[in-house]
Amino acid sequence: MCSISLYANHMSSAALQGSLFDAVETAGLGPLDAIRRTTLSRGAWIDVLPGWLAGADSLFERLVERVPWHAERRQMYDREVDVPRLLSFYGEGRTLPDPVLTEARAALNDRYAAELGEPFRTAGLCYYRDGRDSVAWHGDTIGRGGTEDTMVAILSVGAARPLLLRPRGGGETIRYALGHGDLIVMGGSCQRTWEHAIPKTAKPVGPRISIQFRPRGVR
Ligand SMILES: O=C(O)CCC(=O)C(=O)O
Ligand SMILES: [Fe+2]
Repeated sequence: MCSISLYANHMSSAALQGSLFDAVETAGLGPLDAIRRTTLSRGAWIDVLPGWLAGADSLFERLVERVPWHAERRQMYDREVDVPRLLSFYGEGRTLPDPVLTEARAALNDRYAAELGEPFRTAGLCYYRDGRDSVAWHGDTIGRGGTEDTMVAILSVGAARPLLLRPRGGGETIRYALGHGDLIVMGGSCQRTWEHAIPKTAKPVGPRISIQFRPRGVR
């Protein structure tokens, strides 16, 4: 993004359009071979691939426009509170809001379906508008994730926000700053023996969207 606006000072509009065209053309998913696995305690693991999707900031812009975002409320003791992020869920069989997400899911299935024993089918999208948006400590324990090993693959676009992970019941917290096309796959027992969170921050941060691919029934 920055390099394009720098160029703009020195280029004709035709040349600029050309470079923008190139930037769009070269956007896309890289190979998954470079993904690296970190083994956590208690049978949990994470696979991380920074910059899996090139041109992720343009996907961010498209998702902001195209996705039917909605705010949710939830019961917290005796009052209803806002869920601090916007959400959209694409259930099984629903066309994803961008073809690159369909490609991403297919690539993840090529790599993981055998190990996972089933394909990733759904996509949950979260939109963190600023540092006040967050997700509290939790595991995705609805469905298979609560009782057996599963996987949740998360592609992040827009500004990086730290995803924290810690063992349930206490232990050292690990942290990955995820944005701009980064991929993390939480696997093994990660959903039931560890928890994850995107904490609030008072620092000025740009908006981030995460796309979580999950197998049937897992939430
Ligand atoms: O935004 C993220 O990276 C995490 C979202 C998450 O944990 C969830 O929706 O279950
Ligand atoms: Fe989660």
